[in-house]
Amino acid sequence: MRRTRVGGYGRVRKEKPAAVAGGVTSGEELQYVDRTGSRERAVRQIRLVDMARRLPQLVRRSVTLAWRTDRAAALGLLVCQAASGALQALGLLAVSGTITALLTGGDIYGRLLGAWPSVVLLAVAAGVRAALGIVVVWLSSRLGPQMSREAELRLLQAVTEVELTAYDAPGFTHRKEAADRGAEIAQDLVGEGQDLIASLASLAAGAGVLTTLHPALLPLLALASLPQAVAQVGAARVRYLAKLRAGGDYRLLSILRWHVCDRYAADQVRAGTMADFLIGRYRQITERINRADRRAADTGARMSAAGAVCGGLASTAVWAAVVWLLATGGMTVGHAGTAVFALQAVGTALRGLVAGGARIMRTGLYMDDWSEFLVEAGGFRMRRGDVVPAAPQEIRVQDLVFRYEEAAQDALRGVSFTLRRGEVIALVGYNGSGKTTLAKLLSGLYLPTTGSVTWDGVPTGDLDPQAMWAQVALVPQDYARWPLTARENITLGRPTEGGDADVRDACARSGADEVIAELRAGLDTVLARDWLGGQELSGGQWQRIALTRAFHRRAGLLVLDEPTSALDPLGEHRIFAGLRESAATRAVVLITHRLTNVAVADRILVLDKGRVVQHGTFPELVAEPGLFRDLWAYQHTRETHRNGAGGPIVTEAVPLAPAVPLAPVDPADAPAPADRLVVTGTAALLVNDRGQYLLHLRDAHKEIHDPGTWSLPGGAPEPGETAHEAIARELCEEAGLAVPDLAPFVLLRRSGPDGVLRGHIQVFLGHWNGDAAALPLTEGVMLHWFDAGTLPRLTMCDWAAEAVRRHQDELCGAVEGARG
Ligand SMILES: Nc1ncnc2c1ncn2[C@@H]1O[C@H](COP(=O)(O)OP(=O)(O)OP(=O)(O)O)[C@@H](O)[C@H]1O
Repeated sequence: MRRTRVGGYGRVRKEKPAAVAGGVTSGEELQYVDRTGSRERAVRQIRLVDMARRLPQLVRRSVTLAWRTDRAAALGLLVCQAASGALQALGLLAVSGTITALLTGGDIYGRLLGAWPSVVLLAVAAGVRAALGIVVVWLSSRLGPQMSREAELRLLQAVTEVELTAYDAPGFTHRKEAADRGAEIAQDLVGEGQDLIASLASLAAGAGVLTTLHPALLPLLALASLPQAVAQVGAARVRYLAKLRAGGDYRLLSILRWHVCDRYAADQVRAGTMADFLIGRYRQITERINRADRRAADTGARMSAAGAVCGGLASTAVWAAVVWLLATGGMTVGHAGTAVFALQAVGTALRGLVAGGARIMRTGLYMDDWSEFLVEAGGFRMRRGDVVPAAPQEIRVQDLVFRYEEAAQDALRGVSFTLRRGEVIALVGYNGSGKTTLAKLLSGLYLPTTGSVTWDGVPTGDLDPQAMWAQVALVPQDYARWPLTARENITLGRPTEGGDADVRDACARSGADEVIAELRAGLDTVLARDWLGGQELSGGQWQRIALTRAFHRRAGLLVLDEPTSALDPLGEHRIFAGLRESAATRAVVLITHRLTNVAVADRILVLDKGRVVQHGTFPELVAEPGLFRDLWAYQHTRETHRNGAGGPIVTEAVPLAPAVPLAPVDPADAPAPADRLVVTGTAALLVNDRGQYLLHLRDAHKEIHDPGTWSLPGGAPEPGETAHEAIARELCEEAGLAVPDLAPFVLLRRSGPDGVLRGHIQVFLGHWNGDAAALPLTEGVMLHWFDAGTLPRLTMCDWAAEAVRRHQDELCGAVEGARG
């Protein structure tokens, strides 16, 4: 039978197809795998002898935790218990005195007279014990829950101190959950400890009285209680083991419950008609648990019954001994009467001791899980250095190898490169090629298996982790949606000196300012569901908040893992347009599958199966045969691929005739006849005195629209308008740009790799010296002037690059001849 691991928590076990709801069959069954060995340990530990040995330790632990949580309550409880025990002993002695006085010689008046001090003592002891009982309940109900909360807090602290790799390790989650259970039931220790102390006090009192009556009675009684003790411990052990075994199934149930009930999957459960199927799975697991519970209950009951029968027989023997002593004159009638009470008290105390012992033992096993977790943090406590880094000038990766826990192969192999402050580096590659893993190693979230990642020469493992992460601004693929206010969601509990001004500045850079503006209480709004008293955001709005966090943080390393996956084209444009500005004071790592966006990077590393297979600038990689060009071609020739012809679109520039009529043709009609002018887009290229460019696009058919970069579709032409007139009007109306010298410039003929004509883009050229950055952002306007020198970095369409290149060539006079 072959076994395959699934996720971090379960396995798929290959089994005979099992019937599930709706007549569907499945050949695999989810099974939780416990690799911690806690079951075996438990089996070894819950025995009577171990229990007796461990009881003092457990009581001590209970007292210590109580002491740490609430000293006054703990002290009060101890005093009350001690007083209660003493009073119980006193009460028993008073009973003994009363019975002896009543049964021994004299007239009834004399006997009553002799008995009254004991009766008064008995009444006072009982009354004070009852009062103490009330105080004990009050203090216990105050202390117990506090102890659990304290245990939980210590557990939370420990969890934040584990290495991130712990979450990939089988067994860690199990240990954490066992510890969680330990923290939860820590409060039981109070009640159980109380019961144990009370039983011990009763036992001591009764034993004292019994020993004075006859020395043989106490050992006899202890012997008689032994079978029940063994049975009780056995039953507790069976129940604990059953719970432990079912622990994995309970976890599976909670995972399934979450999938069935949580809002995130509610639409898919319905649209996918999955309800019956999922509930069928749930039923399968509950049946497994029920079977195990029934087995445990049956075994426990059998053990208890056997214990009760043996205990009954042994008690009969004890009573027979009392009768025999009475009959043979070994004991007076008065003593025999006292013995009846004492025997009952001691018997109850012994049974209480064993039952309480078994309970505290079981709780102790859970608490062991908790305290072991605290000591070892599930085996993954961070043990790093204490060097406090500044914002890194240079991050160097040398022969880096990284393998996930228990993975069959390395996620990264032989990776070496250097990232410097002020640089943007992009990681590109297929899914699973190692990009995210590499980013986590650069940020010190993971440590190398072999090789090194150093920040200014210091290995990440030698850096103080908290100080290092204070220098990391991370936007992961799945960012957290904290149920906190918008402000806290951005500052993450670390406001800067600039306060809200810094928050608003970061919002403006990410586009979250628009999100905040629509919130009912601005930055003070809680971002959570309605029922949590908050206001919910859309996926893209949340992503803007996640980006704002990174921009707000004064960190030396900015890691953006698919940062704009949920953003609209305008939002995406803003992020990438501002990225270089962010990089001025930081090192930036960008991961994205949208290759148009990686042109903004200084260098691109192309990963494949954990190795860097190519690196270079965007133009270098587009020009060189290899994985990057393949990926680029896939992304940019989807249309052509659909038509069965792969390869990039080829753009050629020819001078544009002055009065080309605007004759847009639906690209769906393409390929067009070679003799027909298929105009799929119009653009205005503006140049200023510093030789910088600004683009305005019209693109009714989205043929030249480049989502995610900086072009947007333009409007429809007015009837009878020429292309020239239409774009001049739009420049004026939409962007407020009056460009009197706007003139036809080039016609870009675009054809597929098969040579088939796909359309033309007409580009008009004009001069304008205003401040484009101050313009209102309108659809179709590129706000930033860009230098021809930075062209390769811009995430522009190939046609736009071609138009600028053409203008550059013209300036140099390189195309003089061709124009002639
Ligand atoms: N927590 C994990 N435990 C074990 N293996 C993992 C874990 N996370 C990732 N891997 C494996 O490591 C390899 C690299 O994964 P990584 O997430 O770095 O890829 P990626 O390039 O970022 O992928 P994507 O483009 O899909 O985000 C993959 O083979 C993946 O299966």
